[in-house]
Amino acid sequence: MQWDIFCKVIDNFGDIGVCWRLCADLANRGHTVRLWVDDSRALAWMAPGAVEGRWPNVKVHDWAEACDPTVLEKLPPADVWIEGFGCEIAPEFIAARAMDTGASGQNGLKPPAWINLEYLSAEAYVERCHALPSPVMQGPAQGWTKHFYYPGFTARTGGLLHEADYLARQTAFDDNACNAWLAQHSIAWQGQRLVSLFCYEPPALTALLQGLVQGATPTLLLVTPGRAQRAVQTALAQMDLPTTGAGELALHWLEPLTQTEFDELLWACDLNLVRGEDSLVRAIWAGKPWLWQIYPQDDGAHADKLNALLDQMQAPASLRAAQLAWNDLNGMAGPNQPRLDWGTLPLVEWSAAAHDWRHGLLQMDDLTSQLTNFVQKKR
Ligand SMILES: Cc1cn([C@H]2C[C@H](O)[C@@H](COP(=O)(O)OP(=O)(O)O[C@H]3O[C@@H](C)[C@H](O)[C@@H](O)[C@H]3O)O2)c(=O)[nH]c1=O
Repeated sequence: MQWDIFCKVIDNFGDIGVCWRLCADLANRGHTVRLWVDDSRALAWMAPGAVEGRWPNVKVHDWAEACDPTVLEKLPPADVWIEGFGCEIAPEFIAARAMDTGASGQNGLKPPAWINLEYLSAEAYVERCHALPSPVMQGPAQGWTKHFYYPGFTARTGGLLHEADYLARQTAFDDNACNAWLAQHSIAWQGQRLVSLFCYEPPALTALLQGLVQGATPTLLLVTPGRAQRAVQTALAQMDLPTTGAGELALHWLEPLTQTEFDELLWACDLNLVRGEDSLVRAIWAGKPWLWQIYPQDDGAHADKLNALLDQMQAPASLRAAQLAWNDLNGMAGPNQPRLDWGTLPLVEWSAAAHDWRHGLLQMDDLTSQLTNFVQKKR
């Protein structure tokens, strides 16, 4: 099928990260994809060559081109439109297709299957709202129907992105491949515990670093560029510690990784500290213990979202306590929560929990397969 995927980059890398991952996965499965995006800068490191057209079956377009009739008239019509995260397709784009399709498709061309791809959540509303129709009430596409598509963690949701070749790649990443990967990224590993850090500015960061410095397990912390590196530098400055080789803690400042390399980072580490939604899913698939910094929302809605995830996962009490502390939600921990010691993290228990949940989630069909079946039924 031919797909048009629309993405507006609001903040951070999650919007483009998920949209690109879907594009690449569809393209690998033999579909043809156009990605319309208003800010493609992150693709330069996430998916080198994407913007230049070096990925088979995917073409990246500037959002403005979707409003340009001279561009649109040359393009074959798509079978599917995906609006990423509530971004609205340009009216010019809709009008051009409505003109080609004609009222009720009398020109022999059907309207596209039109999908609003939503944010990931484990909250109960996701099962209620997944796949609901939303009739288009006005404009040139009046009478067409959009459908909400919610990724999720249960069989009554749209599932999680999980590439067809993921498990094979992960299995091939054995100790030798891991050592080679660390060397290739100039990471001076001396057998320490490896922890990755991709975060915003978690208030508990200082406590974590202090715990790692004082804890009994030597740790090499691999810090992703941008906000995570700045947050660590700020925390270290406040702790008055040297930026490298502090006690049992060593630091490595990572360069931006491609999405493929980001998976490899997560496979290489013994604990992954991730943020946002796409890296959460990648940490889940990596099957290593993880802590998630949820994107904080002004109205506090992220607390319910985090708790729903922990409930869904059946997180053990120690993991729940750490997750609440990492997200500055200690107030929700209740009186009987175990005391958290960042120096002695119970990674064996967290590893078992991560493994069990991953195993269960792998029984579900992946998002791309489910979405493809869904749109085929809607056309
Ligand atoms: C650090 C790093 C990340 N990545 C990728 C992994 C992901 O695809 C992407 C990061 O996206 P996320 O994990 O979702 O985290 P994020 O914090 O960047 O994005 C967030 O932005 C908010 C505005 C949204 O509301 C959140 O839901 C979330 O999507 O970057 C790399 O490819 N290489 C890297 O080196």
